[in-house]
Amino acid sequence: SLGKTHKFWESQPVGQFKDIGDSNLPEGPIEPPTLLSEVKQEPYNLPIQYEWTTCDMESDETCDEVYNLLKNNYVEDDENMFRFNYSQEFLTWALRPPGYYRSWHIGVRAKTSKKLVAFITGVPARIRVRDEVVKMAEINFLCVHKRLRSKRLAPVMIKEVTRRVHLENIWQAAYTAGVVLPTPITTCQYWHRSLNPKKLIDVGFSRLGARMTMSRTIKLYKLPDSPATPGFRNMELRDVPAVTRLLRNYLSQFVVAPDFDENDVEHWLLPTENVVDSYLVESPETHEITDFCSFYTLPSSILGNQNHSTLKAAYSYYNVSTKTPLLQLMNDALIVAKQKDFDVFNALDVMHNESFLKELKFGPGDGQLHYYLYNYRIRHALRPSELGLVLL
Ligand SMILES: CCCCCCCCCCCCCC(=O)CSCCNC(=O)CCNC(=O)[C@H](O)C(C)(C)COP(=O)(O)OP(=O)(O)OC[C@H]1O[C@@H](n2cnc3c(N)ncnc32)[C@H](O)[C@@H]1OP(=O)(O)O
Ligand SMILES: CN(C)Cc1n[nH]c2ccc(-c3ccc(F)cc3OCCn3ccnc3)cc12
Repeated sequence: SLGKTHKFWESQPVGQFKDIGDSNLPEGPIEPPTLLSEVKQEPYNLPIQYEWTTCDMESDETCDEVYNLLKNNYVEDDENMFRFNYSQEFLTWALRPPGYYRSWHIGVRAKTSKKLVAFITGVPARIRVRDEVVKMAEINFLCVHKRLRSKRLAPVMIKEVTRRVHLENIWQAAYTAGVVLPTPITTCQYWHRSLNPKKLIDVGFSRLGARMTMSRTIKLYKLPDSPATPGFRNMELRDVPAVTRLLRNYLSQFVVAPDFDENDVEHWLLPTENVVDSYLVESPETHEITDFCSFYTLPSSILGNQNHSTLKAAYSYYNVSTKTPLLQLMNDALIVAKQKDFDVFNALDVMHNESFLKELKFGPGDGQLHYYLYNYRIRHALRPSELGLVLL
């Protein structure tokens, strides 16, 4: 990325590699907002054989088209052994938070076949950067069909979603990627905790440790049948106010974090079958809600394995510990994830996750996840532990 030229990204209001270390540049928006009348009114030009389409995720048919495009063409690991397989219910949850804009669910179709060949999305979010709460778009699910790669379609998709976000008078965005682009605000490592070591070894996700037998490995990762913490239970609708208070207070310590209100908490953190699980600790004595943990469901297709087609993965989401030690809380999360038949529990080294990863037998993943802000400069790159934001 240092020697590389970025013809598109060098034209964008993002931190540029050449500016790293220039502490004269102020923190905050890079470009001022423009007048809405000055925002380009018509969509960007696509190659002649393609057309824009707005994807109504409430339509089963459209949701199914998006699901299949991503299932066959979305993110793979570095060894092309796994590909994310976001479920349809996950996609409708991820794309329809409070205040969402259907116009930000952008597809590209081939004019003749009407086949969906590309996709990009935005959802509105209030993101706090230090003491500024900024209205942003969270950009995600950028996908170009494998047969249409390296034709500079991605920059057109990005410019179009930018244009549609501008039309709603929003001038900043947040996004993550496994690739290095100008310029990460932080770079996180991801870690994996085996729950079903036999399957993980069978499919090549993990390897048997040196001087380890399979039965010894199964024993190493064995977990109790039920959580250890008294008062550990599923989150319910009635808990939204207390969880919102708990989470807002906890996230206030991080440099970048979502500014969740009760509506956001109800959408993003209330348990939704096969999508997101959330638990809290209600003190048996005082009935106070003292701790919270959550994880989302994101399976990966296993590419080219005879015996297994899907890896069932849980991803650590937002966790708050005020009374129960985080180590114990997260061990209870592992226990309930194992009970729900997940094969692996994944976590980034963001927030306070570093404090439990090794002790709970997480192993380091083989890649990194870079965090980015669009049109907002952060003077110095953050440590992952200063980041309180998890993007799906
Ligand atoms: C104020 C509102 C602002 C809203 C907008 C904010 C910004 C939002 C930004 C988007 C955030 C998305 C977040 C997100 O969804 C989570 S990251 C996951 C992205 N998706 C995948 O990896 C799926 C599999 N790959 C593909 O579908 C294609 O390879 C994609 C579509 C990735 C690139 O298609 P392609 O056929 O392989 O490539 P060309 O069309 O020829 O284009 C090459 C140019 O694209 C740049 N590129 C490559 N990967 C990128 C990535 N992941 N982000 C940003 N840029 C990326 C690349 O650096 C180069 O530019 P450069 O020459 O300057 O280096
Ligand atoms: C965040 N969200 C934007 C999706 C996304 N895009 N690009 C990515 C690159 C890495 C991770 C990631 C994040 C946390 C984690 F524990 C493992 C990960 O990837 C493992 C490698 N892999 C890829 C597909 N199947 C397995 C997510 C993403």
